[in-house]
Amino acid sequence: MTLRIAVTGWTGQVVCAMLERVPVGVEVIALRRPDLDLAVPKTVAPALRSARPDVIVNTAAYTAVDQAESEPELAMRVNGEAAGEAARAAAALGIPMIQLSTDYVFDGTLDRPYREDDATGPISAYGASKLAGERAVAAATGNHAILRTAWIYSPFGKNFVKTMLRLAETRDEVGVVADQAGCPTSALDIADAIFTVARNLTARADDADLRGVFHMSAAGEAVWADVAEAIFAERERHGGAPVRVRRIATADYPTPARRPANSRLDCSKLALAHEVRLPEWQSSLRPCVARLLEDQAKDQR
Ligand SMILES: NC(=O)C1=CN([C@@H]2O[C@H](COP(=O)(O)OP(=O)(O)OC[C@H]3O[C@@H](n4cnc5c(N)ncnc54)[C@H](OP(=O)(O)O)[C@@H]3O)[C@@H](O)[C@H]2O)C=CC1
Ligand SMILES: Cc1cn([C@H]2C[C@H](O)[C@@H](COP(=O)(O)OP(=O)(O)O[C@H]3O[C@@H](C)C(=O)[C@@H](O)[C@H]3O)O2)c(=O)[nH]c1=O
Repeated sequence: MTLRIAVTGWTGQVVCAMLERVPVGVEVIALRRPDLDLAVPKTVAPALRSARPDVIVNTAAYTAVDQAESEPELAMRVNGEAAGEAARAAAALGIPMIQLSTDYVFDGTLDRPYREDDATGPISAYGASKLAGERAVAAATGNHAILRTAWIYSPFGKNFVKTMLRLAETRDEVGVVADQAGCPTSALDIADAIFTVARNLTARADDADLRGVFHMSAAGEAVWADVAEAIFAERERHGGAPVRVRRIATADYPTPARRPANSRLDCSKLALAHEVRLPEWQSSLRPCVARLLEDQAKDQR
């Protein structure tokens, strides 16, 4: 029987990756504005119901981290309140809900990778709104998996990899922070993992170990400057001119929102419960850079 997954979002990285990776036996129904507008939470339940889903995946979010500092109410409505609406719709339909969340729910002061039960303490409006979303989902239904991931990149939407490739077009040196640690995670790997989690949740409806909060980032760790270096190295391998990374401190790259110094996530709970382990970050980053460069070359032809 086909598993119908209703996903919020349309041009987002994770939703595009899910649409590209749909496995056999799964149908993905992507919902977008104006039918489903997270800024208008009363649109959420009717749009989700009309998709007649077996699972709901809430990937859509207000993700402009810096802009959220000047629009905290909108971020809270989209990421907090509307996530709760989606979870209430899942509860009413008697189906599982998968909620995407973020490393930015932590303050980043811990000196080891964060585990699921470590204290949260967001230091940005975006992080606070995503934490509100987690809480709203958990309050609405026990039948949920909240997947906290980090530093998403992909061939789609906006992300750090695309930004670095764009800067490389006009610069031979880029200053990148070297004191924020985490792990760049491919949206395509996330999509594959979501399908596994969705199948597990529907197949084992009474298994409490599959439910709750899970950390889900790529294996390994890096600082943003390492990621930039890996991107430029791959670009050079494809014939691009060398670009040097100047390793700078966060204080030298002022932004409206504060970001955690430590975004590393311990993903062992997900491996144990769902048998999901994401690949090493370098092995997924390389093909993504190559694909973006090919796309760039096609556009220039
Ligand atoms: N990007 C990252 O680095 C990280 C993201 N996350 C979380 O993972 C999830 C997926 O992120 P990602 O794919 O990168 O997100 P993107 O920023 O790529 O996409 C956001 C999506 O949200 C949709 N959206 C925004 N506002 C609304 C709204 N009011 N109503 C309906 N849809 C809306 C957009 O819709 P449209 O297509 O119509 O524009 C888009 O599809 C999010 O929940 C995010 O918080 C977690 C960790 C890291
Ligand atoms: C463009 C640029 C960024 N940076 C720094 C700023 C910041 O600390 C870091 C990453 O910048 P970005 O603005 O791409 O990343 P940011 O928007 O903070 O990314 C976050 O998005 C949300 C949605 C999440 O949930 C997080 O997991 C995380 O991925 O790199 C530089 O040091 N030099 C540069 O040239």
